[in-house]
Amino acid sequence: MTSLYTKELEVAQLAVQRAARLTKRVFHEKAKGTVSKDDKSPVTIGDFGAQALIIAALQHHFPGDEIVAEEEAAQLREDKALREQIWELVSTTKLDDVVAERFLGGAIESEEAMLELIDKGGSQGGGRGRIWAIDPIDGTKGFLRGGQYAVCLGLMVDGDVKVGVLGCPNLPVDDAAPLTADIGSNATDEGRGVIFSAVVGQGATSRPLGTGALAEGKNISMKPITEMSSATFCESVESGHSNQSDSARIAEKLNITNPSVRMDSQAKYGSIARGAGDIYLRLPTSKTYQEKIWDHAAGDLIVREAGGQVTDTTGSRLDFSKGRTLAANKGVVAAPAAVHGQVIKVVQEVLGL
Ligand SMILES: Nc1ncnc2c1ncn2[C@@H]1O[C@H](COP(=O)(O)O)[C@@H](OP(=O)(O)O)[C@H]1O
Ligand SMILES: [Mg+2]
Ligand SMILES: [Mg+2]
Ligand SMILES: [Mg+2]
Repeated sequence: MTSLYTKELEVAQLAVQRAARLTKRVFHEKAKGTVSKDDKSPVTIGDFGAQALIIAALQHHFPGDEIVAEEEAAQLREDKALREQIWELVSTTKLDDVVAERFLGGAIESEEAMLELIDKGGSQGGGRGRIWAIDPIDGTKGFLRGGQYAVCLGLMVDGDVKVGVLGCPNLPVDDAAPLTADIGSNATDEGRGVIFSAVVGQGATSRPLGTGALAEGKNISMKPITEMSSATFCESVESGHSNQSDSARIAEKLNITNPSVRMDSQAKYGSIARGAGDIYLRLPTSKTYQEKIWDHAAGDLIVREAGGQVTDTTGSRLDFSKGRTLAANKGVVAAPAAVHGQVIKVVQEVLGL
């Protein structure tokens, strides 16, 4: 029997690899073309450019699929200078393997076609049919700070994530490298850049993030926790995204003595999936915020396929069928399946749930 989603996985990984070439170019520039969105959060020319390149590849292979993507082109239609900067990047970023680049459909035709592609990500999502979720740069604040970020792509079918890919240009290639928050100032790309992938029922893998054809992948799995006291947990750098005083109280109650590792983006999901860390806590900072599906789709599947359990703070699975947000969930608790119940119990004690 041929495996399911083989083509989707290949397209997704190559599309992420190509988009990451673009984000890396922007990462190494001082001027990242940052503009403010309506909710005051930042977006850069890297976010827009990566979204255009990913959607171009998806449209080439799966023109009937819907797409939920974070960014939209409205601001670019009004700002010629910004639009031209993005077009310059998008029209010159290719995979350096001719076959792989042709497989993705090659270059986008024109600046106008680029804007139209960006706006193909406006689907309302939901629980029916094939829907891709794209976060072209997750952790934009980390990206601007010179920290961790991720290029994220997931395929949902009837509300369940079936394929997940995370490109993490600033994480170590080595799955066994210790978990650190900082990539170090003056760091080069040497030894860094990894793609995490998973297909439902087929396990999770990591492979070096390359520049052309895909590198060989290796199976990854979460580290079994033998002593909770020696576990490491990760959380957001941004205290506005996850409540860091609640997480400190949870860690204390679990007798965890290691300090939390703070890193931006879904790099947290990838890191625990390969056993570099153990637990990921994302604790609500407000009653009203709804998590976005593109911030979790790929990571949720990758961690579950690596032997983890991912729920919200009430212990329910993340429900991707509700639209563009995880409207039915609050926060995220990801841990090895064997200890997830123990972690949830303490999360609920501390949050008073
Ligand atoms: N109040 C809030 N609570 C939780 N997440 C938030 C938030 N405000 C913004 N975010 C999300 O947090 C993401 C980054 O996650 P992290 O904190 O793990 O790095 C952002 O993704 P983008 O950077 O793609 O916009 C954004 O969608
Ligand atoms: Mg954003
Ligand atoms: Mg995001
Ligand atoms: Mg983003």
